[in-house]
Order: sequence, then C-alpha cells, then structure tokens
Amino acid sequence: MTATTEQDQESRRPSDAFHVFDTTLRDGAQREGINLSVADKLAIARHLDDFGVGFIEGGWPGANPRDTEFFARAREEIAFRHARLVAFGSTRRAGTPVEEDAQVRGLLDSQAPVITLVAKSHDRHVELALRTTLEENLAMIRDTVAYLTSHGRRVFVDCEHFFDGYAANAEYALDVVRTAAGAGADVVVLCDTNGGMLPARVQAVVRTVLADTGARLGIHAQDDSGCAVANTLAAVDGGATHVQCTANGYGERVGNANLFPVVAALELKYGKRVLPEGALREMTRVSHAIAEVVNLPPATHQPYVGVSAFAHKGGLHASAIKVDPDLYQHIDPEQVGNSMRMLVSDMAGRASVELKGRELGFDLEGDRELVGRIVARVKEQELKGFTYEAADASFELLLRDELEGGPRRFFRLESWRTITDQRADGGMENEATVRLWAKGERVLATGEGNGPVDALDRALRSALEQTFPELARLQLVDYKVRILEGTHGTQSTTRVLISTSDGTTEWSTVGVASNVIAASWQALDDAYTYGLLRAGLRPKESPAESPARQPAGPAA
Ligand SMILES: CC(=O)SCCNC(=O)CCNC(=O)[C@H](O)C(C)(C)COP(=O)(O)OP(=O)(O)OC[C@H]1O[C@@H](n2cnc3c(N)ncnc32)[C@H](O)[C@@H]1OP(=O)(O)O
Ligand SMILES: CC(=O)C(=O)O
Repeated sequence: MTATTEQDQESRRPSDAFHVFDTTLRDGAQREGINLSVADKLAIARHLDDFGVGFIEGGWPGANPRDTEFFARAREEIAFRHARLVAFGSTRRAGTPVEEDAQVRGLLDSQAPVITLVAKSHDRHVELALRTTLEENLAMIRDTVAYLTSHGRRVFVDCEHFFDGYAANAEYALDVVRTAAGAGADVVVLCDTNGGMLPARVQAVVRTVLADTGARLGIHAQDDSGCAVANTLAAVDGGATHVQCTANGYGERVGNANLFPVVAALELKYGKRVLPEGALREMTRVSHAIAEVVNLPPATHQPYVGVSAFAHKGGLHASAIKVDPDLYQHIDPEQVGNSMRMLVSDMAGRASVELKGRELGFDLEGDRELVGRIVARVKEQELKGFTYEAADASFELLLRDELEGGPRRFFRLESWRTITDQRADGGMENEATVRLWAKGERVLATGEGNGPVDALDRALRSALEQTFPELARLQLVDYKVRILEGTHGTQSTTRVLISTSDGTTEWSTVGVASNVIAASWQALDDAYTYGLLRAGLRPKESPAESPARQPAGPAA
C-alpha cells in the first residue's frame, strides 16, 4: 500500500473522539446456533467496514484455527476503508512471564493493529476462576498491556464483570482500571458480563469511575436483563466514549447491545456523527445482509431495521398517519433505509385501507363508499380466519374485486379432487385432478406429488402452463398451516399461508376452510392469479362468467 493510500484511508476513518466498536465476529459468534466459516467472517467484516464502524473485533487468534486464518486472510484480502481490525485475547496466564505466553504471542502474530485484552476486575473471579492473588492479576494486566504497546499495538482492556465487581469491591475494581490505563491502555472498557445491570446504575458507576480514574472509558453490555442498548446509552450519558456492540445483537446467551439501535440513537437522537455520511441509510440493508450470512432470519420486530419496525396496524394510527406520518413514528424510516407499511386487518379503519391502497398503487381517496365496503369485507373475512396483514397479495385481489364489481379471474374452477393411497408397505401415492376453464377452453390435468397439496399444485400448474407460460417462473417458497380453534362448539378451521416468488419479488396469499386442502386451493388460486397480474396480464373473465369463489372439494 502506498503512503498516499494510507493517508487517504486514515482521512476516511471515523474520528477517534468516539469509538463504535463491533464484536459480531467475536462475541456475536458466541451465540448458540451461529457457526461462521472464515468466508462468512470475511463477508461480515466487509459489510461492517462499508457501514463505517471504527473497529472490528475479528476473533481470538490462536484460540482456534478458524480465527487464526481469518486474521491472515483479512490482512491480505480486505482493504479496510473505515475500520481497524482488532484481535481479542486475555492477559497473560498467572505465573507465566508475558514474553513466554503462547496466547499473547498469538495476538502479536495476528498482526492486528489493535488488541482487546479481557481482564478480571471482580475480586471473586480472580480468586475463584483465575485461582491467583489480587496482586498477580494486576501484574498480569500491567505486563500484558505494556508488552503489547511496546510492540506498537493499540490496546483496549475489557474489564470483565466490572459492574458486579465494583459492587463487591469498588477499590479493587478501580485499581484494575488505573492499572490498565497506567500501563498504556487507550480505553478501559467496563463490561456488564452477566448482563444484569440497569441503566441508572450503569450511568452512575461510569460517571464515578471516570471522575475517580480519569481513564478513557468504554462500555460492553450483555443483554440478559433486556437492557443492553439502554445500558450502552446510559454509559455514554455517564461519559463513556467507546461502545462495543454486535450486529443484530447477536452474542453469548441472549446477546449483546445491538449495534443498529445504538448507532441510530447516537446519530439521530444524540446528534453525534459516529458513521460516515449516508451510512445510516444503509442500516436496514446491512442488518439483513449480515443476518443472511449468519443464516438466521432477520428479526422482524427489531427496532429501526425490522420489517415491522414501521408497520402500522391500528386504524386510529393510520388515520393520524394520513395527515402526518410523524404523528405515529419516532423517526422517518428512510433515515435508516427502512419504509413505512400499512397493515390491513380487522383493526383497520378507512384510513388504513386508503393508505394500503396507495402503497399498492390504487388511489381510493374520496370514495368513502368503496373504502367502507373494503373495510367491512376485511373484517368479515378476518372473523372467518383470514389474515390480510400476512397476505398482501390476497388483500390486493380483494381490493380489486371490490373496485371492479366482482371477482375477475384468469381461470374458473370447475372442480378439483385429490386421492391419497396408503400402501401396506408404507409407501404413499398422492394424485390430484383439476378441471377448469381458461380462455374459453375446458382443461383437465392431473398431478402427482409428495402430499395432496403438492399434487394439487402440480395439477393446477399443469392445467394452466399451456395457456399461461408466465407461470413457469413462479415458485412456491413457503407454506404454513395453522389450525384455528373453533369457538362455542363450532368446528376448528384451517388457515394456509403461501409465499410465492417470481425470482425478484415475493408475495403471500391466504386461504381458510374447514380442511387443509381446500384452504390450500384458495391460497394457490390467489398466488397464481396475483402472479399473472404481476406479469402484466389482465383477466378476461367477467364477473358474470365467474362464480363467486367458494372453498371447494371434498373433506380431507
Ligand atoms: C466474557 C467473554 O466472553 S471472554 C471470551 C470468551 N470466549 C471464549 O472463551 C472463546 C475462545 N476460548 C477458547 O477457545 C478457549 O477457552 C481458550 C483457547 C481461550 C483457552 O482454552 P484452555 O487453555 O483449554 O483453557 P480453558 O478454556 O479451560 O480455561 C481458560 C483458562 O484461562 C484462564 N483465564 C481466564 N481468564 C483469564 C484472563 N483474563 N487472563 C488470564 N487467564 C485467564 C483461566 O483461569 C483458565 O486457566 P487454566 O487453564 O489454568 O485453568
Ligand atoms: C468481554 C466480554 O465479552 C464480556 O465481559 O462480556
């Protein structure tokens, strides 16, 4: 790398006055169910660097071959634009000279410019877990920090169990902070390792420690009391200028302070510039991209970035939002790359339907009678078990039906039938037959499948694909069944939700009936009808030709 490039790189780096330190690749990877390959770690590091965090803790080199390889490859393969790479490890072992400690050697060998050392700050942990004296623990911290800084590394010290330790023996916890800072640590990070702290206490302790030691302080909060983000911000209120977080809050046990709400609060509510210009607008995308890499579904209700973070269901909310979205939103969703959504359900009123219509490209404003009819129909259908908030495509079809004065469809069902043969040898065969009318032709098709619904889907596709080749691009990507309890002695009903994709967009449809196959038929019918509309086709069948859609077919 040339000197100019290094200078450029330095000028792009976030200011050193406030640190956003990400530990997704170290503490985040300690979450049950996350198992990152080196390639995954490199991909996440790239996302985090693009997003603009100041420090990326990549793992514990020497603790396992994967982390060691990550540091070697990250050095070679990533030209970090904003972040500095950080290696994590512990202070030297009790009784071992620092220059002979293999683990400390591994930290230097990683060639990471910054090192975080985990150190004990709770007297009980020193005695029980390290099985050494309080004085030796201070010496371990002093020696290791001094050794690493003498090798040109910048060192942060994570004081494990700091808040519990401070409650048990404040003088010793403060000695740990003074020792680390005195030996050359740039930041002393107060850790709520067991995650049980509450914000007021965190703020008070940080303020006192700052006043007593003058050290630069950071915060690392686990989320066991559900307060990690609040505790992180409380620490900032108390004077901390370094926050340790993980993407989407991944981490040991229930997780760590979630990076995204922390940086959003710092930027939007504290008015601190902690990310590069424009980065916050990428936040929703980055959160979801990292979720993809770790192979966990993005949390739908995550603050700021969840798909439901700005989804409005209550009719009263919608009526106010129609006047001004700020009335029911704490920020403009676009500031974090998210968007507002209207949910239509039995809690909807006219405004919800109008706004949802607008979202779908229909101007319903001014037609009170039509909107009223749609609201009434939604409520009536939801009473039967339909759920439109989870099935936008079925809602759009309902809306179109009301707009166009009745259902207009690409095909008209005559009948369907499924047969399941259970053989004595344990084998099973499923076959379906569909009879329908499309473009004036009567079509009969059969299909075989893994189950009766799969067979029905194949028969329907086979019946339609000749007439509508556009269907070949559609894939069913998810299928969910829920049995809805009957009330007051009535029979239970079945709700089926189907997600379909055309390779670029996904949509969901719903069916409700007393048996699962009939409910599935309705959801399939809507799924393919909507898919054809999306493909730009317009139905020829007039309302008069099409019978109102009814659940059909024999009981399963
Ligand atoms: C709060 C946190 O999340 S800290 C990060 C925790 N993350 C991890 O533990 C993941 C990576 N860890 C590992 O792969 C392994 O635990 C290793 C490689 C670090 C160590 O493995 P081992 O040498 O087999 O030791 P083991 O895990 O059983 O015990 C840890 C040792 O470190 C010592 N130790 C713990 N904390 C510290 C510390 N801050 N400073 C020095 N030594 C420490 C313990 O006393 C114990 O020593 P012992 O071997 O003499 O009993
Ligand atoms: C360092 C760390 O991960 C903790 O104390 O929780």
